[in-house]
Amino acid sequence: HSNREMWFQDLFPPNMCPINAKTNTFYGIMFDAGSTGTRIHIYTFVQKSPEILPELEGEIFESVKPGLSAYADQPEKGAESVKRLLDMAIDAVPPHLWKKTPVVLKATAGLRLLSEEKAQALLSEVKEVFEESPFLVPEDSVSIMDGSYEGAVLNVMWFAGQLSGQNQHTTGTLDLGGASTQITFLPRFEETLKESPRDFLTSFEMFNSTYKLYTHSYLGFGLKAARLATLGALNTEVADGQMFRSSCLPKQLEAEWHFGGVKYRYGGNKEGETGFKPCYLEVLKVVKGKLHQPDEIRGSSFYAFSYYYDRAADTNLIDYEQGGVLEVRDFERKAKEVCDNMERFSSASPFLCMDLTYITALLKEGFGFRDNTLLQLTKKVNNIETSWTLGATFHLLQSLGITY
Ligand SMILES: O=c1ccn([C@@H]2O[C@H](COP(=O)(O)OP(=O)(O)O)[C@@H](O)[C@H]2O)c(=O)[nH]1
Ligand SMILES: [Ca+2]
Repeated sequence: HSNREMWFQDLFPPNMCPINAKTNTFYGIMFDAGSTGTRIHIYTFVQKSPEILPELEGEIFESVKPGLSAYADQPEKGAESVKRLLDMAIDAVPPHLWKKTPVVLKATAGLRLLSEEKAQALLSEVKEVFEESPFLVPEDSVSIMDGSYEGAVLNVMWFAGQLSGQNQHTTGTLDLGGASTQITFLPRFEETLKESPRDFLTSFEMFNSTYKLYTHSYLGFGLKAARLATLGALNTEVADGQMFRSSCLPKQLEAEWHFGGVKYRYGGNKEGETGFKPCYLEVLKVVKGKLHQPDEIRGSSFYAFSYYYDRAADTNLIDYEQGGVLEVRDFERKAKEVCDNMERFSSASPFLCMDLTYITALLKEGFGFRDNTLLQLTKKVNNIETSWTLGATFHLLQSLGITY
């Protein structure tokens, strides 16, 4: 049996299991419409009796690239990519449960960056696909997720893992997506609650408890949005054939890149400087003074997900399967190594130097972490793939009364 179900069991010890209780099996379908891809999670839960919480029994996962926002001008094609994924659920969920299985899509930063009109066109095409499916389509089944919800769910997932005996010292989570980045933690000091902007604090109900969280999503500070910002191409009208250059890219490079339905031409500083120092100065302009720095996190340690994990694994700072623990300065060391030997690393993404330098600047100058702040890079907490989608699905099933 998978260890996955242990997650809920650890939290809520099974008690008083009625002898004749009927086991209730149910499904939830959650789409994560991220800025770089769309993913379907088909979760199976089993609930043995009304007194105990449902256990996660299994998950089917599939993903497609690019994300919905790449179809800004062809919403039907965007919806088609969702339909292809939804067809998997037809095979995965037993027909007699179709009508009881909710399907929901939550879009993150990519759609937040589009115009209201284009985003709505995409969402309504997707909604049509859902309505033509045999599944339960709740109200608000297709929406743009509130950034603070995204951070909160992810943190509560971690918190659930911590309660059952893991790493007691890690207080929060950092997520670095393509278009936005989130920081979330449980404040320990009254100071933090007093000094934080109001909309950075939220109470979050889950598992019948209320958690007070510090959480914020910075739109435009995801790794890919930061590339554009560094190049000076974010939120600007791109003229035909316009070239964006950076000291963070290999000198001779000239290439094209598509993001959010727009084509960008970019390249290295042919004549000018390249390397870590000039690159750091460029990247610094993107982050310096732009983020709120709560004092208490300077010495804390954080779980870090998504592109923090990917770039650390790409450069062998951590094992790709196992993850690992790093200090902030490890990212800086690696950034220097890559940026000051750009030709040697040219086989990997041409953005490797820029990405590592951005991560370094975001952590140090953005959030104000110390050189020795610990980051726990991980994909799984208590053997559960950490994604906001599981917490959100669980929440959904409870609110629909599908659990007992
Ligand atoms: O199921 C998933 C979905 C996303 N990611 C991470 O999130 C990054 C991309 O972020 P996303 O497209 O979700 O951008 P966002 O909309 O969150 O800014 C990927 O490269 C992964 O590192 C992941 O690890 N697992
Ligand atoms: Ca994401």
